[in-house]
Amino acid sequence: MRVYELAKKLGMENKDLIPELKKMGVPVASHSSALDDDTVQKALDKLSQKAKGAKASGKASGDDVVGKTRDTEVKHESGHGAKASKAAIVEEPAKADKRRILIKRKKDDEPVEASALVAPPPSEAEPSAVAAPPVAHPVVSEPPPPPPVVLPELPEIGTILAQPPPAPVEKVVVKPAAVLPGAAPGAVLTPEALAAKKKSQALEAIEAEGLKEKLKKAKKTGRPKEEPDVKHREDAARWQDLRAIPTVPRRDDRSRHLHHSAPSEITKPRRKSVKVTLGTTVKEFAELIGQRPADIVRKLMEMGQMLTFNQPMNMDVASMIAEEAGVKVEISVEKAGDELLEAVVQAGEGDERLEPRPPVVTIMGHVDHGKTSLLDAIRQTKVAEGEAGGITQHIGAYTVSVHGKQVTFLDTPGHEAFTAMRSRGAKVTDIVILVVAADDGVMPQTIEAINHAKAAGVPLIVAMNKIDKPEANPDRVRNALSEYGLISEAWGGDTIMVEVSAKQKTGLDTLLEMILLQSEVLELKADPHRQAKGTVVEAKLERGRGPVATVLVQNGTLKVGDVFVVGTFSGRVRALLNDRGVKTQQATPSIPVEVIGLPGVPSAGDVFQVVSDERVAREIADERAQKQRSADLAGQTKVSLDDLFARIKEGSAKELAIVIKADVQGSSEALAAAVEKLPTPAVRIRVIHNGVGGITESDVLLAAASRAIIIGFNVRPEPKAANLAEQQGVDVRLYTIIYEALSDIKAAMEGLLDPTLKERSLGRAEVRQVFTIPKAGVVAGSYVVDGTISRAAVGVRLIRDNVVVFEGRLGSLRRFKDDVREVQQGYECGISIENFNDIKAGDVIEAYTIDKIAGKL
Ligand SMILES: Nc1nc2c(ncn2[C@@H]2O[C@H](COP(=O)(O)OP(=O)(O)OP(=O)(O)O)[C@@H](O)[C@H]2O)c(=O)[nH]1
Repeated sequence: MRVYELAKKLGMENKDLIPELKKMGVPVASHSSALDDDTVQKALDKLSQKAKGAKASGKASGDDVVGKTRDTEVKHESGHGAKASKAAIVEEPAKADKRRILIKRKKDDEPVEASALVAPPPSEAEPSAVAAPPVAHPVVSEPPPPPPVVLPELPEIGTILAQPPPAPVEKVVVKPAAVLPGAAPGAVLTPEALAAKKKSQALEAIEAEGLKEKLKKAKKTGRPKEEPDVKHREDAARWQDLRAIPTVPRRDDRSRHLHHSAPSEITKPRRKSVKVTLGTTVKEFAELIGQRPADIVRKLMEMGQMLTFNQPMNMDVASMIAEEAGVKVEISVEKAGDELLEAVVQAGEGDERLEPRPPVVTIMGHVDHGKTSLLDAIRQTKVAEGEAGGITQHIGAYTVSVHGKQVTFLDTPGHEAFTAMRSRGAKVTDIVILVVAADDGVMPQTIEAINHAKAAGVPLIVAMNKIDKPEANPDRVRNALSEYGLISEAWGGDTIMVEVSAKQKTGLDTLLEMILLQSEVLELKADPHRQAKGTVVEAKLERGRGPVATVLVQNGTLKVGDVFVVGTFSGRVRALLNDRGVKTQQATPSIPVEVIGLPGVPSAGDVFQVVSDERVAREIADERAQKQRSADLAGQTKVSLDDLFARIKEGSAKELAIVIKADVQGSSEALAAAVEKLPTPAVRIRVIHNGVGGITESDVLLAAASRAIIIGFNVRPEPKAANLAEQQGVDVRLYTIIYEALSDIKAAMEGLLDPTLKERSLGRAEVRQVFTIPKAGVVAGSYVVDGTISRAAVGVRLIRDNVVVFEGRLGSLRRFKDDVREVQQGYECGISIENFNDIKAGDVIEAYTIDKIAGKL
């Protein structure tokens, strides 16, 4: 047993007990010195006698139910003259409350001891506590305390002060639900009682605050300095326990207080142990351990740390300060990685001072419609204009100046790059320029681009390119675009359409002016005064320079020397180069810069965030790396028909986004229309894209970015797309009957989707040559490109240009002249399909099986 435990048992203060023990010849150094059983027994015999002798009165009612331990405690109460007088001003009901608090705390602290004690029947409840009118005293206005049951130790103020560990004051409030049967009628919280309770709480805080200050002063003068550890613990305990002591004796005083004093700054109660998360700010930390933020700042200063209220605490320092205050700190990893980043960033943010920023533009359009030519034309005319040496450096984005205003172009044309970025959560583009060749018109990728831009909610400006060509027909383009909801301003719509020629460099100024006009409408703003946040638009490993990343600053100002986190890396900016390869000291919002000083190559779309603390940056990056390793990242965005119902129920799914791909236009449109018409009260169905042909990587990216599922009708995913879907957790559903697709969606919404049967592809073979063999029919000389082609396959399908041409059973499978059971990837074989001869070189034969999956309970 330790000295402080014995002191507790005896109801004495450590400082009183230690000399007593020394007198008995027991060598004790501090309150935490260990005592053997003999000594404990001796001390108990001697000192409890002494305590008994010294104390005869002042015991609280309800003693009859209290055991020996409490006896000693109670008797000890009045053993301290000064403290006894203090106790005298405490009204009886208040005592009851305090006792209740202490009981509960005891329970929390020492569950074993507490549980060993027997609760008396409710009728034995302490009369004073029961009889107390609910509004007579603030504390009594709370639900009535349980009878004075578990009272192993009931120290009076003096004893309380010596309690080493602080008590969780708020925790001890007994909720109405906990009221024991037979408790006082005042237990029911009437509105008045409730008001009184509130008052009492505020008052308690005020009183505790006042007392705390007094105690602090007293402590400064009266305390010997040689026991810092004990002192801190006792102080903490004192502060805390005083909060629990109702010291307002008279109603009048109380109301005066309430009218004139504001509640204390301390909003949260002290607890024995607190959970501190990485990134917890000074203010939050102060609240957690129940101290004033200013006091924490002062302590930090003493420790050589200059922090403001909103800056994150260093965890080691936090532990030290908390320990001083007698609070144990548990460093929680709850806020880690991105949550921590968010907390740190938020903590560092002051008032927003928004200023206009340049627009960021991405160019999209069908193949060969002139995206690259347009980007080059703008760069050449605008960037090269004022530059003697022309463009010296090519980075993933560039900025041009138009009438003194800047426009930033991302140098990765095409909607795939755009959506790939978006699927990583990066929203970089403000305006999309849709390039449509005026001679060619609206093409499949034009439509894809429109849908990708729409899904991202980014406004479009149409650049009708190749206007110089004699066969150019802009009206035809306008007409075609109007079918997709893009109606030209000239025709009364709201889509800006500009005729340009990238080749002859005409119309470029108008296009740029329109971009500026659109950006004005969008009121693009950012705050250049804060720590920078941007997105990586391109990253590579360069010989001699190491990893370099083109970062588009989106908010704040990025400066040389800044500490950052990007993807799974953290570091410090060693140098910044602008889009012309010139060294620069800083980059403001919407300005792309090349960053040097990265420890590795991040991915395009990664967020680049500046943080103030290098250690926090490292922690965040490490956490992310770990997360990535455990592949959590992929699972996060997953949306599937299987768990749709569960999501609807938990309220996280309000909308089901669908990408439809079909073998023919008619089917894709029919399916889209039918799906959108499904009666679905719980969620809204939105077809974000429907098109013709196999499922491509672009489709999967779009689905991943929009948390959509993909429905393929008579089509298959390209192998790369299938892998990507697997990686990204995109649910790809393949059907050959429209009705089945519809009924699956319906069933999924009602939670009735049968998840027991699932198709699994076994392998794919590419048809290299086709032979017609008498009797055997058509045999496809094939090469297995992935997986295995096996006789065990339930079925095979013939795919031509990612469209399912035929579905049936495997006829024969041979290597050379022998029938074989299976052929693995990388081998050639001869395959025939039952009842099907229309096989052509270039076709793909896919073998699949159906897995039975155990139904979820
Ligand atoms: N006559 C004429 N030809 C143009 C114009 N713009 C581009 N072209 C031509 O169109 C072809 C395709 O241009 P690109 O800029 O490569 O088109 P893209 O959209 O970037 O093509 P991908 O990168 O393959 O998607 C090139 O041969 C260009 O010379 C134009 O305004 N007028």
